[in-house]
Amino acid sequence: MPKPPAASPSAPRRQPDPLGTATRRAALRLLDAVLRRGEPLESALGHATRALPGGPDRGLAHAIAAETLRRLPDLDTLIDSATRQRLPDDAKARSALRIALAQVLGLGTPPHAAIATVLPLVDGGPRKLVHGVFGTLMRQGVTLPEVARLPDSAAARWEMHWGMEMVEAAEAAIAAPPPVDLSLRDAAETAVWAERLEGTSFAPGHVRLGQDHAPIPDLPGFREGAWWVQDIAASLPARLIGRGEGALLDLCAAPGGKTLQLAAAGWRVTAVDQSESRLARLSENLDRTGLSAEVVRADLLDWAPPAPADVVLLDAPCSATGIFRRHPDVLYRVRPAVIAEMAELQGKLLARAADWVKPGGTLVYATCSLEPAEGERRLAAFLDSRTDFALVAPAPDVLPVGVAADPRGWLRTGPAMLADRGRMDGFFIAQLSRPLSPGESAR
Ligand SMILES: C[S@@+](CC[C@H](N)C(=O)[O-])C[C@H]1O[C@@H](n2cnc3c(N)ncnc32)[C@H](O)[C@@H]1O
Repeated sequence: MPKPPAASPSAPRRQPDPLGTATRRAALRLLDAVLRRGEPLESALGHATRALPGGPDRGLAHAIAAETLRRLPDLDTLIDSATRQRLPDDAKARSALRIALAQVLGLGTPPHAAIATVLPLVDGGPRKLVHGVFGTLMRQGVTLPEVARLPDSAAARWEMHWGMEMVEAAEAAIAAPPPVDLSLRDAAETAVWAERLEGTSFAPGHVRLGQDHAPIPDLPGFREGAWWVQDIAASLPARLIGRGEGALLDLCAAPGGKTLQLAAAGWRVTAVDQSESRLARLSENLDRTGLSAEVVRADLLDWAPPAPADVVLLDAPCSATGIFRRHPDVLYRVRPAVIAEMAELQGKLLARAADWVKPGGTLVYATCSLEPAEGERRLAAFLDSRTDFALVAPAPDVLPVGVAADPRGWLRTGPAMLADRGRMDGFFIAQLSRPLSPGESAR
């Protein structure tokens, strides 16, 4: 049997990768999943970070990938300013530089730590180039612009739908980490919690935390379930519904922010969703807050309730472009085909949900999308097909200060709202009544 060649004493021994390299490798995998395969960042997490030992490393890989996506066009401008020949968009050297720069310029990682943990990702490849470009930019003392750039496709689409003002608001919104909003179990205690949590309130039952708050589980009130995290825009569908004691179907309910609000407002809630993992979070949220709801796991395309309800809320699955500040991957992976596919699903779900509203009852349709196809146009198509429903404009006193309904009767929120107080997510919300026809009774 031939002997294996003896190791040459002069051959360089491979140094072990610096601590933290595996986390950067996972961040690179996450970027690749979003940019090349069009996967949602959250769904890619499990697979991309499975080799990491624990929560903090996974959290860091997620934070690096999210920060890179948040500022991608600006990071690319910096990289292009320091390379003689433009690196292809999918070059590994570009990805490694994006990750290194996002850490230094966005997350405050020391430059030596950022580059040392990123260079092994291009071992056997353009290591020198990555090192050189990074060094040049660090010597120049580059920073990220105060107003971020959006990727061209999202900017062009939103300019076409909403105008340049909205694009500028979105650019300002994504430049800063979004604030954290809380919804309170007991709206009567708003002032107490705003003071204890050192936050500000824009509406009863709402507190916006300041920038430098402690980790969420360490804040007063978390353990005893006095509040849950929910952007103020996401709290609006339940605010429109208000208090009540009847039967309410919360469709597409998980992880349950709206279920909690509605249960706290007195409704007998049945929360339906098809996702087991998201329903597990909903049940945990109910346990933590001591609120109750019937939880049903089902595909709404083939499930039906045993009886119609007084109120039906459909918080439909959507492109999620309205929550681009928290999920910047949507800016890259949501294309017209995705929007069209979601709009078709929303049409089917809405048609079914409408049939489950009692005569005299209420239907609320919501999406966290900034695409008219999933909001205004979906509503118009519904009203064309269902003349037994009528749009009900929100009463101004249920809306937070600074949030106004569209004069046509629906609610359209976005990054331009609350501009001087941290802004808000993009939602479309329509409240519809199903009036009683002559001879029909509400029971
Ligand atoms: C916008 S999220 C809901 C957020 C939730 N209402 C809240 O406030 O926390 C949309 C939900 O729709 C669910 N979903 C999507 N398609 C569904 C279907 N065919 N049947 C049931 N649930 C579905 C998803 O699992 C997801 O949890």
